[in-house]
Amino acid sequence: MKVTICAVGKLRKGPELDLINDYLDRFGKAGRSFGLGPATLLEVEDKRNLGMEAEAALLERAVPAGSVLITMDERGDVVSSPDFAARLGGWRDASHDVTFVIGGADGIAPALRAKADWSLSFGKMVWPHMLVRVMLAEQLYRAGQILAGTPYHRL
Ligand SMILES: C[S@@+](CC[C@H](N)C(=O)[O-])C[C@H]1O[C@@H](n2cnc3c(N)ncnc32)[C@H](O)[C@@H]1O
Repeated sequence: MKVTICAVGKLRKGPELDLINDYLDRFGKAGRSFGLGPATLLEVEDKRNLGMEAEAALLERAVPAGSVLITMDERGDVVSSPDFAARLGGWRDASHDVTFVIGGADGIAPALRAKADWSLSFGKMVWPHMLVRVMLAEQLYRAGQILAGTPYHRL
């Protein structure tokens, strides 16, 4: 089950990128034996700063065909980590690939939000999009550990 994170903007070298790479790498390695992963980060850049609609077009183009589309959005569903793991496990069992879309400073254009199969919120507060990448990467790793039955999550 391929997991893709499509995000607006290029993250420079630094602690956030290190964390994302570390969690996605661990998610892929740990999940390999039970059908989870690999996870890839795809960054899109609206070089001419044309705004949310132009970003949405780039994001949509980057989403792998046939993948379940999940928008990261503060207006989406708030779920527990075990519930998130169960959803991920369900998609894996149904042989679906999944793509998480993270918007830029203005968010995800409504037209793209309307196309999502699911919308996931990390709470009503708005987080910087670069931090949302880190948090999502950690939750993916955590979900993999929950599905594997390891003590990482301390249920
Ligand atoms: C700075 S936020 C943009 C917020 C903007 N007000 C909006 O309408 O979406 C950039 C991106 O980070 C993600 N994000 C920020 N806070 C979030 C939250 N609480 N839950 C899920 N995703 C969030 C979303 O993908 C959002 O498009």
